[in-house]
Amino acid sequence: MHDQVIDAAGTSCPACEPADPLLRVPLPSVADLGTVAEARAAIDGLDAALAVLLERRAEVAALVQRLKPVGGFAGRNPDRERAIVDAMAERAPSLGRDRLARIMNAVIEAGLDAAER
Ligand SMILES: O=C(O)C(=O)C[C@]1(C(=O)O)C=C[C@@H](O)C=C1
Repeated sequence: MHDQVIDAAGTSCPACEPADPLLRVPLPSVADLGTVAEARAAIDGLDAALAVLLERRAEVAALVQRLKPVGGFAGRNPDRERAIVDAMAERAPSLGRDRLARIMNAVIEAGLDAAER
């Protein structure tokens, strides 16, 4: 297991202060995983981080819905969604653009749905 700093190059976050909490995730090295139990433990750690990221993403996406002239499902923006998938595809080459598009469609729709409740 080793830590890897993810450099969100090309993104900027004016609302992120140096003192803000950082999500630090031990990124498992697949070569170091030899058993199902070890691999499942690694998946559990990654899923825990994913859940935190998905929760915060949904909160920020809900804010966007309140700020946009037309929010919610009615205000979906395919160009923006394509740009999101394109940027992510560069970081996840083994998943590829089409799979990522399906994943992000589900993430975005879940966020819009949660924002309406
Ligand atoms: O960026 C926006 O306009 C949003 O509403 C946020 C968001 C997202 O969850 O990333 C949600 C719906 C849009 O279709 C595009 C992106």
